[in-house]
Amino acid sequence: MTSTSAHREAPARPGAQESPVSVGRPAAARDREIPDLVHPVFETISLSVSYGDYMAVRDVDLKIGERQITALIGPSGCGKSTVLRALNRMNDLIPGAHVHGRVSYHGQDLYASHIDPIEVRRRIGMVFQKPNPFPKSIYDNVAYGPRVHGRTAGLDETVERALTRAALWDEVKDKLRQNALSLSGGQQQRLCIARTIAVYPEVILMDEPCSALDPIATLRIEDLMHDLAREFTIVIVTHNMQQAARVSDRTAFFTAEVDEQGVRHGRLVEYDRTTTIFGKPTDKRTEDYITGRFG
Ligand SMILES: Nc1ncnc2c1ncn2[C@@H]1O[C@H](COP(=O)(O)OP(=O)(O)OP(=O)(O)O)[C@@H](O)[C@H]1O
Repeated sequence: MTSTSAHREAPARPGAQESPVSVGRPAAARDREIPDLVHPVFETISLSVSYGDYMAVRDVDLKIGERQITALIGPSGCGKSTVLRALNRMNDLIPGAHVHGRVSYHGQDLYASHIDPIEVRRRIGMVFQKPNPFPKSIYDNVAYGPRVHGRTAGLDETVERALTRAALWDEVKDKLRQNALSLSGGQQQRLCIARTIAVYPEVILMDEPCSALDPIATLRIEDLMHDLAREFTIVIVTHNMQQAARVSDRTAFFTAEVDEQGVRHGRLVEYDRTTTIFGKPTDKRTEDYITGRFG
């Protein structure tokens, strides 16, 4: 745990269950009401993803709730990013990648032949590990998506709204024509979030969005995630268990299992409310992982 994350730990509440690991979360997140998954945004049924002959992840059944933050955690190579990319058809862009089973989005098969993957990626945006602004102005970065989609009416308002939602407007409003690469790493990542928001997505997928950032910039992104979850469904891949515990409502723990041929395949081990996964997991493998005995 970083010193900053320790700094943010909420004081223990009387009667609160002791977690096997110290996983402080802001009180607001702890107290958040987490509705049941009656009408999930995503439902994967027996989702498996292969790269050529290699089955990277197998038989994942997962429901993701609307306007909830869902964290995917687990040791390196267990298929977290692969599953994340299956949720907006990003794996389509990887030669040899193949998705098996079903991924439904609001009950609709995301991989049906009539579904346009470009529209899928507009509605289900993605933020990557390394901030990747275009070498263009701050304004043009945010305006890029709306322009591509032909939504140029009210562009200034769209850019301002997206930068405001990404908690960056006050820092950049006087230098919108400046090159985005002049921003700090944390600002660049918030700009990438603004770029994603600018095309009015419903879901934001985040693949280790803070791993290239310092602790202060990380906390800003985590706070931002809490704000964004009022409006968007968020799925985050993170290596940082304290981060998963701080930001997410539900957590899916994956691991890699070795088959008879000695090949490793990712599997979903346990999925539940984050407080349960970190406080009272049912599977020994989850407990071993979150207590640091494995992985
Ligand atoms: N483009 C690809 N081509 C071939 N194999 C891949 C590709 N991407 C991932 N893999 C393999 O699929 C498996 C799962 O990878 P993935 O990146 O999804 O795991 P992860 O849990 O996100 O790992 P990490 O935490 O290290 O990022 C790994 O064995 C990886 O080597």
